[in-house]
Amino acid sequence: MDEPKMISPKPPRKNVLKTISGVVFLALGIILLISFVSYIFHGHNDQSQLADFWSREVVAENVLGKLGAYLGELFIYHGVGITAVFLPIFFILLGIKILFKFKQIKPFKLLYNCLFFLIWTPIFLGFVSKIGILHGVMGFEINDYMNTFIGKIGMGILLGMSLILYMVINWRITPEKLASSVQRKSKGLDEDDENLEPEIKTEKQTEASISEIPKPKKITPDPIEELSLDNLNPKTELIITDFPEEKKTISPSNELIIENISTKDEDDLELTVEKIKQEDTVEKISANLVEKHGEYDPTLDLPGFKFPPLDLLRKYDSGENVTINQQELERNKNRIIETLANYGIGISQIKATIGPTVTLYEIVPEAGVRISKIKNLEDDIALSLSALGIRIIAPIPGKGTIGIEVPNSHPTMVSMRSVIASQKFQTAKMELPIAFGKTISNETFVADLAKMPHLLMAGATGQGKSVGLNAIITSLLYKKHPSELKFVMVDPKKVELTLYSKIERHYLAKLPDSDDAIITDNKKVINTLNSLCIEMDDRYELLKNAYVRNLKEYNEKFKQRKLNPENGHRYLPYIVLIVDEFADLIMTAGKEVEMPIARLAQLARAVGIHLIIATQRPSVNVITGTIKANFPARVAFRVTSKIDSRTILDSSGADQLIGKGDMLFTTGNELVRLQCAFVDTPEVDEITEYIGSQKGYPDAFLLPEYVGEDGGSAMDIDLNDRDSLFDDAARIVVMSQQGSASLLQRKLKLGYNRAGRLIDQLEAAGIVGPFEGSKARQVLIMDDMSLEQLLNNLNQN
Ligand SMILES: Nc1ncnc2c1ncn2[C@@H]1O[C@H](COP(=O)(O)OP(=O)(O)OP(=O)(O)O)[C@@H](O)[C@H]1O
Repeated sequence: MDEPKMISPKPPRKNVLKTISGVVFLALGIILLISFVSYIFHGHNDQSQLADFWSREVVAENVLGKLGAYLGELFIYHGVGITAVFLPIFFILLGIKILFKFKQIKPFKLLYNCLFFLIWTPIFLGFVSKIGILHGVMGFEINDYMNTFIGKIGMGILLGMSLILYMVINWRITPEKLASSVQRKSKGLDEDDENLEPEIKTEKQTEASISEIPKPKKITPDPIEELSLDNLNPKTELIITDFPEEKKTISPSNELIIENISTKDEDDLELTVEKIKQEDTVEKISANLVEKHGEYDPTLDLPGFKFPPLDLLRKYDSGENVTINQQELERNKNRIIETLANYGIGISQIKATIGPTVTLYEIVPEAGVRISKIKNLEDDIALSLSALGIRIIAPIPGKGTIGIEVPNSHPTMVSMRSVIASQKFQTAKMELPIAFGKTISNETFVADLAKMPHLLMAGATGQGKSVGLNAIITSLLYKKHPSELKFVMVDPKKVELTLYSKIERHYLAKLPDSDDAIITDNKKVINTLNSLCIEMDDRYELLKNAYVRNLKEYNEKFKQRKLNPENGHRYLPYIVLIVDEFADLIMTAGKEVEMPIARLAQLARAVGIHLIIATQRPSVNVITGTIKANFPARVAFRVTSKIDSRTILDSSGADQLIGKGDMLFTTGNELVRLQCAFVDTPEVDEITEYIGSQKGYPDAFLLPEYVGEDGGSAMDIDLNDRDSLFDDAARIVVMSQQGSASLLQRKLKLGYNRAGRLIDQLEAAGIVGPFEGSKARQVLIMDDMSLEQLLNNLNQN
């Protein structure tokens, strides 16, 4: 079919006629409207002039002169009163409709409504008033006539009833209509559709081709707009010929021609369904799972677990609040001013901030004083104040003042209870919040271990290291559920961390073959560190497969059930490695320890493994360059020499601390002086007892097995005591030519340990090669035949 023929442009003459009629209606409407409105105001005066209508001397006040006055008189006074304005309104709307193809204007509906009100309104106005201009002669006469027959009340009833009837007819308020009104409304139907229906049927019945359609005009844009397939008889077969898109659009000059519509819905429906199925991706499945089971909650492993209550921590009556000793303040202030004055340094301002252990005197020197001069006077000021542990901060970063920290003669104890109870700690939105203690301005200091990401702690013996470690562990125990956090504790001193063995089944991680979770044997430390490296590599593999960059995102995804546990995915708890007395380790194990520590420090941050390393001797052969470079966060308790202070902090200051938990903390930028919170051994004992007495996991969190170079070799394995899955594992390994434990884990749905044991047995049987670090082992059997032969031999033995 020739497409251009489908769209039949209207003859131009017809268009011109249409335009003319539109203009005429519009003009007529405007003339009548102006005449009527003007008549309402001037009609009274103009009435007398109309007698001499043709006389040129006679002038009417109506805006449209005598014609306007006449029209007003005719339609309003002798006609229907002010209701006559409906007439020009009708003409104007009709004109607009014809000229501008206004879809909203429906001429028949408009005419019908206008006619009703042109009759009803004057009668009603005649009924309620006696003002001639309101109801006109018609309104008055009809009222008068009817009154004689049915009386005033009857007239009222008649008017009311006719209005109700109008509404009923207009809005189709019939019982059936009422019942289906909601449905009909939603389909957007109205009465015009009914006019349309027979026309469509006509088209259908003729089944004429486009070119043969005699009256394409019949289907105008208006009804088509309202055409809904629901409205069509289901049996009606209509086919819309496939017009090019732009020709299908309805424009004033083009008509849409419907040839036939075929409702081949079934095919379309199938296609749609398939599309939905395609979208049934991980997102959808996980959403369904979350809807069904809720988000994965790791804490449900131990649903009844209760965090230790605050009461387990001691209250120290002596010094919860910082006491201000006015005399001491005055004395120190005067001595500072005097000492500086002796060296010709004037002070323009001095301010004191009282902390738990030290008071910070902030001074603003007079103009022209060199800062280095004050810095050099450190010892002199200390001498004149006869106090140890004076530290001069010149200048205080970001403040433009010089700080002199002077120890208080009666320091205040910062209890663990006070920092744990603080609002700052309780509301901390951190992954691994640590309440270290209080700052110089007596504020609780909370830092996030996850952000540090590893911490190096140093301090001479007896200065508060162990208390500091306990404070860190306590903070984490008060905030993290056992399912979210695991500690690997290394304690060469054998006594410091033993208290925590009570929480082994809750918070501790250990090697599968070890009895104690707290590692005291240096040999085992090496294995544990290497095992942590394997755990780190495994975690990176999991993160890679889950397309996430860090542990937080991974766990988030796992909670939303977007990661399938059958593919080896699991909720990953944070792992905090704590090494008390690192110097001892380095002395005995040296490089063997340094390498995995450095590797973990460099890489483990993203996979949620964090290191806290404490040492008494912060000498350069203990804290080597590699270690230092990877531990940006440092805590220094009092050390004995400036050199040690420089080793740990890269600046002096730690040598001027006063001990007993007085510490400096840095994350690479500025130093913060803190008083470490004090938590005593009995308190730790109570906390671990409280946790330990609750239901825990069956065992400690098991780290991946690590077989050291000289550890259990493949030769130690007894091949007569093979795993029941040995044959299957061998076939998988040979088939995929890949000797990795994680492959067996996935394929055979095993835990890491069993998969690791299987790999060792495969190595002993000569199926895979030896361990090659993080690389998969080499597979020594190339084909199934050789493998089956080997398995047969093994089974016969
Ligand atoms: N934050 C603190 N507040 C008050 N006193 C403290 C604080 N920290 C430590 N002390 C005091 O210092 C003593 C020694 O502390 P701690 O055992 O922590 O030292 P250390 O550095 O671990 O010593 P070592 O290395 O010999 O084990 C504690 O018994 C306690 O009396």
